[in-house]
Amino acid sequence: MTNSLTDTELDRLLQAPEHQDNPLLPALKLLRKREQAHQQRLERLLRISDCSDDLARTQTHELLHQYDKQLRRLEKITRISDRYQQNLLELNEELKEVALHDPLTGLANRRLLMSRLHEEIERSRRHLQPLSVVMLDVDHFKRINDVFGHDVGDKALCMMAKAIEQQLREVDLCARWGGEEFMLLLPETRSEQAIHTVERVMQAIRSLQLRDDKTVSLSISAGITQYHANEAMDVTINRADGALISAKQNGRDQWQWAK
Ligand SMILES: Nc1nc2c(ncn2[C@@H]2O[C@H](COP(=O)(O)OP(=O)(O)OP(=O)(O)O)[C@@H](O)[C@H]2O)c(=O)[nH]1
Repeated sequence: MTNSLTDTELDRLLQAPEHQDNPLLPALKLLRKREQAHQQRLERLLRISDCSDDLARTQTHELLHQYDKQLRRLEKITRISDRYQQNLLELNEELKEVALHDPLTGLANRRLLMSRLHEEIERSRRHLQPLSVVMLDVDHFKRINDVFGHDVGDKALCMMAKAIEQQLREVDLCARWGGEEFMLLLPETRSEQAIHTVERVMQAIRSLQLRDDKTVSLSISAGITQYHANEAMDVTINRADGALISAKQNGRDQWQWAK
């Protein structure tokens, strides 16, 4: 009966006039009071627990939201930093390209040439392979500038640079040595092969057509030599230059070979 008794029924029984003389009534009322206090405490605890559950849920939600926001911000910063790094890499490549190439013709400049010459000399020493060096100089180039203007002179230099490169192998290097001077590095190339290459280059230059009216003929003179084991770079270059001067003195549009 106690199990199924509701609180209202219990209170009604404790208040019923027919039980007021019951000697156990005061004890029962005390017990009922304690039970009610107990119940109230329990309900309060449950309410507090519910509140802290709600609070925890709200805080978790807020934290997740903040975390998401930070993550998105981080992704954005990473994307910007990646793009920035990529730009720097590209800029670096462009700077390298500019620092090592001639802006007019796009050929290797003197700095790149000297570095390649150094490498090729080392390779030639190690593998006992011949290395040919050729100095080229356009004939009477001043006249082209004087008669047709500097722009036409520039165009001629670009056309010649392209024509020379077309006659070379992938491993060869053509650099702009100075104004209208070019230098060729021909690795693993004996003198006879170098002479053959230079003759092809000279023919290609003669075939160029600078103007439609064909009033300009282009030609080039060349000094050819080979690197001698253990000599300094300058000695090889000066020998090629000496051969070039001879070619000019002998009437131009020709090559000279220096032993
Ligand atoms: N258009 C143009 N001309 C240049 C450039 N660099 C050098 N020159 C010109 O090249 C000419 C070289 O003249 P010179 O050294 O007298 O030689 P050259 O007229 O070719 O005569 P030879 O070499 O003796 O056959 C000069 O007029 C320079 O101004 C350039 O980048 N563009």
